[in-house]
Amino acid sequence: MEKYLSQLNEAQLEPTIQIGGPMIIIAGAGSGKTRVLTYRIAYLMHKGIDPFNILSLTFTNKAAKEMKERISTIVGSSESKNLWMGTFHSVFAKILRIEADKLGYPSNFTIYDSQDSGRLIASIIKEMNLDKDIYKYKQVLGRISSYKNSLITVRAYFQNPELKEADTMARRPRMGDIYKAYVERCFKAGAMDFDDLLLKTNELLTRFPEVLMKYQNRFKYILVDEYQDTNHSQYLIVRALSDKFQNICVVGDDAQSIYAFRGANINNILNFQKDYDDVKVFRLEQNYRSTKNIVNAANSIIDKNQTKLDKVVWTANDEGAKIKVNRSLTDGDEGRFVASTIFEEKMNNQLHNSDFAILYRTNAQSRSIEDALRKRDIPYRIYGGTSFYQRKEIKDVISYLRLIINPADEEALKRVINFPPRGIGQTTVDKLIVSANGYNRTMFEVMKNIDKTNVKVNSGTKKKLQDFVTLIESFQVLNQTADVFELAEHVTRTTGIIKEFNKDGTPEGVARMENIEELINGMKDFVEGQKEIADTTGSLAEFLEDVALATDADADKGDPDHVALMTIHLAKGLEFSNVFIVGLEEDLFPSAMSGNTRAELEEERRLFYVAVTRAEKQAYLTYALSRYRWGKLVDSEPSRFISEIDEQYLEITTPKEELRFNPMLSADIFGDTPSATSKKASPNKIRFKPAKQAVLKKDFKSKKEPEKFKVTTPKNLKPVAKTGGNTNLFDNKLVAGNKVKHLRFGTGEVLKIEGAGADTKAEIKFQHGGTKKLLLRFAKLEVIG
Ligand SMILES: Nc1ncnc2c1ncn2[C@@H]1O[C@H](COP(=O)(O)OP(=O)(O)OP(=O)(O)O)[C@@H](O)[C@H]1O
Ligand SMILES: [Mg+2]
Repeated sequence: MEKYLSQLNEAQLEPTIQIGGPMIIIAGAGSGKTRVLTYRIAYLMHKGIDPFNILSLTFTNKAAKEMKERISTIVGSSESKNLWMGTFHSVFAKILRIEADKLGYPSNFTIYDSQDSGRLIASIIKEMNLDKDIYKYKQVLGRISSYKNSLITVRAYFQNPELKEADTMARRPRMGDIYKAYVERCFKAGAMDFDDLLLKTNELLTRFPEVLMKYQNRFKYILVDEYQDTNHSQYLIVRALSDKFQNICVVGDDAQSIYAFRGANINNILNFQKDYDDVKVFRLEQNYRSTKNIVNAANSIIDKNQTKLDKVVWTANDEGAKIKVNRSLTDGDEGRFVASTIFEEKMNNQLHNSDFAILYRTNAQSRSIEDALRKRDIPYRIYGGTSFYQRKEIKDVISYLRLIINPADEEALKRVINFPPRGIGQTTVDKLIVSANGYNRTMFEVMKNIDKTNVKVNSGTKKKLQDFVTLIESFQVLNQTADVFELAEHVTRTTGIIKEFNKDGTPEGVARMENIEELINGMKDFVEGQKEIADTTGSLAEFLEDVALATDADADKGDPDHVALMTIHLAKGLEFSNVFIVGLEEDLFPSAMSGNTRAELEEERRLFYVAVTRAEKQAYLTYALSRYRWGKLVDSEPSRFISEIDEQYLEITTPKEELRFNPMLSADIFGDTPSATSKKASPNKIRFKPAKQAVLKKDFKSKKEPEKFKVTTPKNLKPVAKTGGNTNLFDNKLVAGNKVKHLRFGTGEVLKIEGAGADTKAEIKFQHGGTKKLLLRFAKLEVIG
């Protein structure tokens, strides 16, 4: 037996060496699914299967790269270069370039990122004279994206009156027209957006049977990681390509399906056995990643979900440390706790920065963490967020490069036609757009043939337009001989971009210059790297493709010893020794957006499961009692997810009763009665103070007085709340006799005020809920009289 196979356990070995036929591996986090895929590819190659015939689809390009590297250490790099590996988008972009002419596209089509798509849609909304407050371009884009992912083309849209009706009900009767204009404009610009890469692949495979056959024969073996997060469009592609040989191996974990909001369909994994004949199902149960504590805690989380496949996950690893739960007063304190813990852990246990990851629900949460890390001089990197390639100066440079390859690219053209400023105003640009639409030509063509068109501009402007055309054409000539690095250097110099950012000498200008420098250095690396891993030349076209499809988790530059910051969504599939999961607060995680259905709450819970299972040795859960959100300090409740974890796996440094999740206090999301809820959700499992349990149970029965259900948070711990634009109660402006409104207790009258400063308390008689003494610093009070 090959030596590398001994690095698998028996359950893993079986699917690894199962060569033909459809198979699915459903298994929990950290059980070696990705490892099996990797080793399986190596094994197939050892068995003489040509790497040209193997297609492997991963969640990020980084994952594909790591797999490829691992495989090349087993089978040798010259062979592994020929594997087709990458994300759905990157693999099918390649195929679309080869087959572009069939769909009427040039093979050098541009890939519009969501910023380009958004700008184009905003422009169309404006050109159509629609109200931009009703037709919000982001929402319109989201809608178009969901049509595309459900394979609803423009024609299908207009054939289906229900769609039009739905959009009319949503006060956007012109949706279909925008969709149509958007598709036409992309087509004319030789551009595909992200969703097109899947939609057009589907179109290619359905409309051209000979093309389908070609790729069916080519990809005799197909492997898909993270199959639980495929959307309908991706599902159909995999289905079509694997139909002939049915050598398809998918791996996934239904408990980690977290992309429903982007159209991922968990049924793809649940129905796999129905889609193919004689499907072999494999399960892996042993987790190699995490300690017993983490594995068990994670199991206790996912246990709360009703919709799930039954799975066992256990580990032979050490018991490990308990999960630490930490409460902070503010998000700033939370950041400081994280930073100082990292600092101390590094000192005490000789750890590296790269042993730590900080995961959050939303990108906006990174700010307070970053501040704290900077103060401690802890190097960190943010994955995702505004990615490097989305920065203004980088997009400007890239737009020039895109124009060289595809002068029809309207969004790139609009971006740089007057940047750096060359005296071509918006009015001129608008005239070019109108004319281009009228002639059904590209803006570049109109500029090039300006004398033959109806565009009325003065001779000075005309010259400027012609100079711009000449500039781009001169770059095109250079592109025939120079590599991407040389070309970019030339472009940034001759266009004056460098000078433009340099001229004000502001720190911001300098930072932009440095970014451009980093971009150009990155090109040098790209040219070298491309030769090593992929046997290609590192042309401009290849570079642009890489940039367009860089997924947020791919960025991996600079000093590798850094703390990683990212959203939980991005962390899927990754692992870190120590993981902080921050912002565990109601309405943040679970997100406020998930409050409507059980399905949405269950998706949040899966997300929490993903987060916890990233940790190998130590997990931290942190929450703050108040947090700046949308520029306002709002108070927050600990997330129900904390109290859902079995207490024996936690080390809580917090007043435990604070952690109880009381569904009566949150919106009753399922319309369940309290007693019904208590059967399955947390109230019944209030574990932290058994003594109080009896009381609580009783309270839950008395539905009529929900106020009493409040498990009062220790008063001195409730956060500062400034609800309702309240006057600052620290100033003690409240006096006896004031009428106040409390978010939970309703209206009441202040009986007396005692104490001073931060310790000021008010005794308030509430209409319902009796008399209470509240620390003003933390009470949610609004003065109403
Ligand atoms: N048989 C094994 N022996 C030793 N280590 C293993 C074994 N199987 C897997 N591992 C290690 O366990 C960790 C988790 O494996 P892997 O990432 O493949 O799991 P996964 O099921 O893909 O997890 P996820 O669901 O999070 O994507 C990795 O570090 C991997 O190298
Ligand atoms: Mg994996």
